[in-house]
Amino acid sequence: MAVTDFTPTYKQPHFLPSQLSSLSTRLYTTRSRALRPFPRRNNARVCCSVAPNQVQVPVAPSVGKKGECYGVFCLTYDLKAAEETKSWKSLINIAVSGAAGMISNHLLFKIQQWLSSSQLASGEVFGPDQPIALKLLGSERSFQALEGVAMELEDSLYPLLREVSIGIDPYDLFQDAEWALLIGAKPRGPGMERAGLLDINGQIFAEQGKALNAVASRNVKVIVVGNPCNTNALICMKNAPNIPAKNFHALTRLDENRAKCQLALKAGVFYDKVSNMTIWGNHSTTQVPDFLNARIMGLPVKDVIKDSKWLEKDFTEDVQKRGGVLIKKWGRSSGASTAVSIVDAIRSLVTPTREGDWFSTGVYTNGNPYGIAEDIVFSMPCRSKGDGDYELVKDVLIDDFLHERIKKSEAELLAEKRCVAHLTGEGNAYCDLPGDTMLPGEQ
Ligand SMILES: NC(=O)c1ccc[n+]([C@@H]2O[C@H](COP(=O)([O-])OP(=O)(O)OC[C@H]3O[C@@H](n4cnc5c(N)ncnc54)[C@H](O)[C@@H]3O)[C@@H](O)[C@H]2O)c1
Repeated sequence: MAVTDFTPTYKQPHFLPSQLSSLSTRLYTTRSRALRPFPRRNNARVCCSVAPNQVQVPVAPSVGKKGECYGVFCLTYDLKAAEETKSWKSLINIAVSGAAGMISNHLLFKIQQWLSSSQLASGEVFGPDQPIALKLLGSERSFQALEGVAMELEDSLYPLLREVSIGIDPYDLFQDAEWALLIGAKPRGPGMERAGLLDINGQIFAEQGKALNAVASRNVKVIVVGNPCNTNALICMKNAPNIPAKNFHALTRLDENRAKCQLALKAGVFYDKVSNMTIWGNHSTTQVPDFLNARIMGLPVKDVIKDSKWLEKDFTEDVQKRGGVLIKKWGRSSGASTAVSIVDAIRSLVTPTREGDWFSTGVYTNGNPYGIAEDIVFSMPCRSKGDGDYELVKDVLIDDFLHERIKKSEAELLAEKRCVAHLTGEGNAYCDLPGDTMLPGEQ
């Protein structure tokens, strides 16, 4: 049958597929009151809703700003008969904020490539029958650029990407999200105090926390990237009381990757020989790259790099300030490596951590075994069974040097927390930030 025998059917906005476990002729309810068949796998064709031989040319719907499906992703797919009995996994809804920004511009394409390549390689991670929906949240100013992003996704023909919605309302875009990658934030403008940045971005994350609380999956995993990401993650979490606090992460994986690279360089080995790398604390220049517990070729770092002065000073500062140096060279901040580190962070949660190893992520401190103040989001060493959850690593060493550094980062985060009390429901804010530390990446 010729392709032109079929007319594409555009889905309504807010289409809410919940399961794709059996591709029979199931119907799904949408919030926009229509019943529609779920978009289905079809090698080349879209669903037949008009009489055969009636030729209609698909016309992309005009796109509003309320989280609507975009272009080719609005098509309703049909199955070839042979595929009707095939079993599929549930569609995964991935919400991405700041989707028209630089990091997202790398990330959105990396996620698809990662899914495709991992299925080719081993069928691991989400697997070969795992359809993906992307819900792209932008700001009013970036909406047109968001359409451009959606167009590029269309043109990339990713086989597992089944839905793309774009919009500017988190209550629409976070609907049923199982992953929320919160990247969008305002940059720190010239002359802006760190307290000002905390407030302006904190408001964004308070609103997005409320939206997640109202409409996302109850088990959504949230990775906060937008800076200051630890405190933004805390604000987001406090505004989403119905979602487990454990599900909120602040991205410190880029810092971990940077630290591994510096140790590898110094030791003269490839970076895959570096393991057990912890970044403790805040994603700021008070962060603590831990060379006490890290390993190179399975050995303690200090057995391989016998230069304590380098470890304590150069290594630590190089990692802390890597982002700023990169801006000076590149003229912009680290979009690509941040995107890679976001994929690394997701992968660490959905694949079992290698025996004896761990990864760093900023998580809620309640119940931590290291004596770190409770009720903040602090980067710590974690392991995962690959189920999206994690546990804190207990058997780590903490010496005086490490303890002192950890306390400095802790003090900074406690001060940031006081500074955003009005956004976490803890009364009046009081800002006494200990010095104006830079975020990695700021000049
Ligand atoms: N945690 C980390 O390791 C790490 C690393 C690098 C950058 N960052 C941070 O990530 C953030 C984004 O960086 P980028 O380079 O992509 O910036 P960018 O300026 O290129 O993109 C940010 C995008 O977010 C959008 N945005 C602003 N407010 C929004 C809102 N309320 N809702 C949705 N979207 C909104 C903007 O319109 C813009 O398109 C920054 O805060 C940056 O400091 C974090």
